[in-house]
Amino acid sequence: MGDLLGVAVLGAGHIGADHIRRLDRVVSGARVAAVADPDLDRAKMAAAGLAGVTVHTDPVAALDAPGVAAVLIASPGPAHEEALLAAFARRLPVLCEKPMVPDSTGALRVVEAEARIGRRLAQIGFMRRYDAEYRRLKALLDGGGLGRPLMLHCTHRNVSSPAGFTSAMLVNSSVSHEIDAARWLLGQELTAVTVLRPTPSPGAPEGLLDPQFVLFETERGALVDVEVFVNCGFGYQVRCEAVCEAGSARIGDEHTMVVTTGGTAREEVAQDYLVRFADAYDREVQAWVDAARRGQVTGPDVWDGYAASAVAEAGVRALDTGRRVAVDLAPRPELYAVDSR
Ligand SMILES: NC(=O)C1=CN([C@@H]2O[C@H](COP(=O)(O)OP(=O)(O)OC[C@H]3O[C@@H](n4cnc5c(N)ncnc54)[C@H](O)[C@@H]3O)[C@@H](O)[C@H]2O)C=CC1
Ligand SMILES: O=C1[C@@H](O)[C@H](O)[C@@H](O)[C@H](O)[C@H]1O
Repeated sequence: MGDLLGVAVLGAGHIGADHIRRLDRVVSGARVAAVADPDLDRAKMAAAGLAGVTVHTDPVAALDAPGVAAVLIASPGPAHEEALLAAFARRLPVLCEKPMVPDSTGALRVVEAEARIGRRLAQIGFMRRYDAEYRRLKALLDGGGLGRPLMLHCTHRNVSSPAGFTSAMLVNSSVSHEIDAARWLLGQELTAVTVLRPTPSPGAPEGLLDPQFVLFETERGALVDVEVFVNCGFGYQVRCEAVCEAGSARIGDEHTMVVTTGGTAREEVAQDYLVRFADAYDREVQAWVDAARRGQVTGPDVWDGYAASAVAEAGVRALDTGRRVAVDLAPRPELYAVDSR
């Protein structure tokens, strides 16, 4: 056990429990050393059967538990800033789920805190960068064979949204993935957002503006559109088509099994992200563990987390006002001059 990276997992809900299973059974080089959740029963349930793990209701206490050398934050977004700053104070490497910090002012405080330390401690959980299809698309665009990307057309559909999901969360939780993916794929910042609101689907909870159509502009004149529909009822579908000067490339269609029987062929559609992006989460967490054991941090950085929050915040204002809203980014600290994109 001594050589394994001891991880404190903060938040034992939907994705936290899945990451605990992943650290225990899929990823090599790590073990779960502590689990924290204000809901003690949930923490205990997620830690059941694991050896040498302590359970806590106080997330900060978990950081000081025996054997903890790294932190995986899987609590709700508003709790991330406190957890990140506590991990930074202890110089612990962190993998923090998206959104890094939902409000851009808090996100900037995290950037400033890490920049003051002068080295990277946090990787942000934008797992699409670890998905095989997204990586192929990125390699194709970087190769330049299709020319300059002009547009990205994106689809992001969930079967249903969890209780308490708000209209703003379609932008700052769900579309935060497309915001990061677009910045990464295009190598450009997003500069303005417009959000259109079609008549809500009868399948959406009362009052939820679902679906939405989000349009981003980029610093070098590309456009990115996203249909986000979190109560579509029929499947988890994430697609992205890049339209370039000399061709187009689309991902997200074939991540499925085709069953042929009785004269018809039927395609199975993933029902949630834990299935669709299972491999990406595995690669993301393995990369984090491997880097932490080498004393490094790689992958999406806190600047990416901040930029996503600033763009999403502009998006929420665009949703509320019906207007185009420009994105206002703070100056990028020297530590993030080497672009993680
Ligand atoms: N990368 C991805 O695809 C996904 C990312 N997420 C992100 O992961 C985070 C958690 O989401 P879910 O697991 O879906 O939520 P959830 O609501 O299922 O679980 C959150 C858990 O955190 C606990 N909690 C609340 N405050 C806490 C605190 N201060 N410290 C520790 N635990 C606390 C809650 O009691 C609950 O058990 C969110 O930021 C969400 O956006 C969630 C799903 C997928
Ligand atoms: O991060 C995620 C959730 O929090 C979000 O609510 C879903 O819309 C995304 O598909 C999923 O990847």
